[in-house]
Amino acid sequence: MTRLIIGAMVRAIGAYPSGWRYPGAHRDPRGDAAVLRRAAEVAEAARLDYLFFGDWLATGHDLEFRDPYLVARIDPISAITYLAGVTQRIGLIATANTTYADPYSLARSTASADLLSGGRAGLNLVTGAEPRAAGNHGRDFHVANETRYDRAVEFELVLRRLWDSFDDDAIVADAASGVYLDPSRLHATDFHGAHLSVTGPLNVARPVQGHLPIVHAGTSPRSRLFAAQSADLALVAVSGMAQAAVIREELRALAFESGRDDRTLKVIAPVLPIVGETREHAQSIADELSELVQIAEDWPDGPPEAFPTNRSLAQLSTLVGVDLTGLSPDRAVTPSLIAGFSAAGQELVEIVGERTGRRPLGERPPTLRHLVVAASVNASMIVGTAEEIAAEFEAWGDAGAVDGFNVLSAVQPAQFEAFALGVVPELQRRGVFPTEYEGETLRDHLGLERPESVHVTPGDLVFPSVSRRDGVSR
Ligand SMILES: Cc1cc2nc3c(=O)[nH]c(=O)nc-3n(C[C@H](O)[C@H](O)[C@H](O)COP(=O)(O)O)c2cc1C
Repeated sequence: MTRLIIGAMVRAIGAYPSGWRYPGAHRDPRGDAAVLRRAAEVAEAARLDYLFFGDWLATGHDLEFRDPYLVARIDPISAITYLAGVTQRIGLIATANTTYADPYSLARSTASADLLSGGRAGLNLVTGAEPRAAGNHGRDFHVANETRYDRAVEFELVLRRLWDSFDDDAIVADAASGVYLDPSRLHATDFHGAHLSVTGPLNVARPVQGHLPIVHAGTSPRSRLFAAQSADLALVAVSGMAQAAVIREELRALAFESGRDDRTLKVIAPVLPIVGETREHAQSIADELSELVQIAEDWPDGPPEAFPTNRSLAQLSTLVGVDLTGLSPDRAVTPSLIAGFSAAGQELVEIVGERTGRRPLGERPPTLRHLVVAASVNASMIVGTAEEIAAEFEAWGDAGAVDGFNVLSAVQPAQFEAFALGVVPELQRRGVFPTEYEGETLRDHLGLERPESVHVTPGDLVFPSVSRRDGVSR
């Protein structure tokens, strides 16, 4: 039996494109503080391992038609620092972009978050896929994948050196002798690479966890290598259990080849459950959410040129191999219409059937809109009761496909709470998820050791010896 790692990927206005439109949903980011706090309290009461906050370094009107949660949201380090003060046990993971972040500032804010939370902070390092981030950070263009990862590799090394600036016992704080700091235990960073140059040391004490657990989320071959060599958790995008198993195997093999214990790399899949009291109830929620998604045909004059969208009948036509442009999105998908569909098109009709209960031969056939939406929502969705969703999680774990899940919630707070209060107890009943927090830190929750300082050899003193007023030479 596998002990799963379960975290929640928090998107305050919901992770489904139309989640914010669902009745009762949170939709105004000016109220995010209360929503995040409530989510943290509910998640902690359910004993989730961590809350996870993604990031995106630009905004624009187009994002409304792609991923509305990206339009306006709280900076992730601010979010975890805020939540550190209103929670006691749950881990708190923030995303940062190594292409644009400044390593000294990031080491400082994350070490601070770890100290403020008593060792519950984690850091998701991404290299970013949004070209507009360049203009927001004084760069001429978004550099290529290889260069981004070359910098990410340096970034991770620098972060660890900065976090290790102070040995654990560097601050002596001996009131009797007046000695505050043992300078032999404060280390220069002195990193000078092709992309980064940092003198150090960091002006924050060593994090409670030594190094914050590092997550990496990405898809490219370089991303896989980076995760295998540098991350504790690899967050992967998968279409289902079989693909997850292949990717986990590949990542663990790469980790082993890199000379590390491959069991220390945990592979986590994002998943979007739709939880209902019955299967039909869950399908009706998924159905309503599908109907609320805006697609290109909903614009009176078509989508603005500048807004590339994969939510259109044109895109669907390419996928299914039949020209559907010009038809109404609300046109029923009948057996005669799908007769000429490609295998991928037929599969899409099946997926819509599983998610929404709508079948071409049923009383309520799906519409073209349902197909457009299913083709464009790339999260792995599981629609069903708490028992069904927990059984699916357990099956993924038992098959060795994942070490755990990052759970997305379509609607805040309703679906988030349906998961925490319904699915989590069911996972606990099945024995695949603990009922109590045992350790104190996020590393404890993830089963990760606390690392030694990278400064294994003494002698790289930062400051020259000074004679103290009390005559003690150090
Ligand atoms: C599950 C998952 C979550 C991700 N979350 C973020 C995020 O919050 N912010 C971000 O800038 N990029 C995020 N990414 C994007 C990756 O960092 C990456 O930049 C993108 O996938 C481009 O591919 P590559 O970096 O693998 O080459 C995520 C990727 C995956 C697979």
